Amino acid sequence: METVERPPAFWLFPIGLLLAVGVSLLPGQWPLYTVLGVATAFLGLPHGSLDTAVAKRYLPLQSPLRLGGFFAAYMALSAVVLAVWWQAPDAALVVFLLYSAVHFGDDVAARIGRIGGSGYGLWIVSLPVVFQPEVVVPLFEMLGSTQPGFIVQAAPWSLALGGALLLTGLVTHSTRQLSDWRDPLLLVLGAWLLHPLAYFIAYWCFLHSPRHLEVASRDLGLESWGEKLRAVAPTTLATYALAIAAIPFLVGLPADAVLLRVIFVGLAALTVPHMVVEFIAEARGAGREPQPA
Ligand SMILES: CC1=C(/C=C/C(C)=C/C=C/C(C)=C/C=O)C(C)(C)CCC1
Ligand SMILES: [Fe+2]
Repeated sequence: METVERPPAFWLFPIGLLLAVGVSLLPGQWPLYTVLGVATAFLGLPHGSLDTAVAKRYLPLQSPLRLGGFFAAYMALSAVVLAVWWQAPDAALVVFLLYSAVHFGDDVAARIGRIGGSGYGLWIVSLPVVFQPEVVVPLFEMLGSTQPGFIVQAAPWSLALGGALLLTGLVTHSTRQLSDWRDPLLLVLGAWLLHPLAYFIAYWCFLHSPRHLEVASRDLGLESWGEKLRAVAPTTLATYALAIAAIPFLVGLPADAVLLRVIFVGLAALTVPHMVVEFIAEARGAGREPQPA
């Protein structure tokens, strides 16, 4: 029998879901919020921190001046997202959910195509809204949304559309792997059983981030854990500093809303330049080969 070597995320994701079941069962909201903060900082965020190394590989950033220019452009794009969120939080949240879906679709697009990938992404962001609207609405409100009902109404449609596109991608691509249909099914189970934030931790920290770290590290030729750590540490630490610097701007809000805003509005701001870097890397040949999953 042929033995297929599975990448770490294949096993990490079901483990993450089991851990998330445990976290969901803890009493009160703070244990869950604390795990969200810690998991985001140590497991989720670092995959974006490879952007510096990816950009250095695909862009001419040898001189310190050019590298400084890269960081300035990265931060400027993030600042635009923050400004839009400040002025129009409802629109910003809807757009964030949509580009997150596109970004999550990159996890699978090399195997099941762009269309299938977008369906996969829509599936991921719609599931918790459809299964647990009464939990998700207060979370959206803490992020500044004043009309979360609109997203709740749209979610069954985006879930159906996502499911149809995902299925099309799966049936039309023989490069699909076990995990490409197993994970969407596990996500249904997760969205049904878990608190939406625990669901997010399981997906983001145990599937999306390890997968991206693995694919990008391979592309960058980072083999040992030491090399990977050295590549992500400076940017990760700088991002912690930015997250802490954001807190004084949020005084007056309840502590849970501060934490959620720092995490999700921060992610919204960082994901835009992160997607631009990925787009440039892809256009220059990174990650075209279907990867095992
Ligand atoms: C806010 C929120 C959600 C959406 C989170 C999103 C969309 C996160 C995107 C993260 C990204 C793009 C990370 C990049 O690597 C859920 C889970 C639907 C429900 C709970 C509240
Ligand atoms: Fe990402």
